[in-house]
Amino acid sequence: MTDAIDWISAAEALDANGWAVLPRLLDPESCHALAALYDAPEHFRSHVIMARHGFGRGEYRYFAYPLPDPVQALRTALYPPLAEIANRWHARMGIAQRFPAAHAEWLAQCHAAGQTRPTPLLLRYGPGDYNCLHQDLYGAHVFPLQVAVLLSAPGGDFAGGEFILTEQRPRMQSRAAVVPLGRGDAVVFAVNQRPVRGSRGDYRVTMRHGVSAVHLGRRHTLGIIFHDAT
Ligand SMILES: O=C(O)CCC(=O)C(=O)O
Ligand SMILES: [Fe+2]
Repeated sequence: MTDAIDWISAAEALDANGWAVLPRLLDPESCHALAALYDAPEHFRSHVIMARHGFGRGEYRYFAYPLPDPVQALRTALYPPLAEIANRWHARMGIAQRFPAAHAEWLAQCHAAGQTRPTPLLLRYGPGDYNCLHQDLYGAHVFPLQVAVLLSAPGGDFAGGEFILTEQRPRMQSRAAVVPLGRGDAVVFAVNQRPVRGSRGDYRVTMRHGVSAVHLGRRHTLGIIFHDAT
């Protein structure tokens, strides 16, 4: 699942753009099995109807602990290489905090600070549904990178519904990127701020992510956030 990831390219793309695609992280069968969990409420701790909160249109469910095997395995295996990148980013942004090498250790820090509720989630969008630009901050403890895996096939299962990132630069207008994803592809991206190299050293830009309107069909995503929630 994660053994074949080209972390050198991913780190380069993350440093250059604040996001990277991990192609074919999950095979179609795993995508199908994960999306099907959406209808098994015993796996989840809460259910959010996005329109009720002004978050967009569509719905999502936060997994309960213990996480289903593939979600737990991905969260644990993706964390260590991302923690190395996160630590470099913090150094470049002049932030003192560093992340431990193992996810369990980072979660223990979240839990000790009262952030104990699991944040991995499944999202479901139908025609007309979309996800407003947002940041997944759930408390003071924030791991600066997160992952979203597209579980549905663009063109086959759905049309529209593109993953969007915006970058707010100091004293400049924001720029947007559309991330090209196929079924099973993951995008790694900055939760909040990332460093950008300028002529006078690094500065920080602020990222937000969202999803444009789905036109047809049904789109499922798995979101993996590495900090827990208050
Ligand atoms: O559905 C998507 O592609 C975006 C999901 C999302 O906001 C997240 O994983 O944090
Ligand atoms: Fe999100």
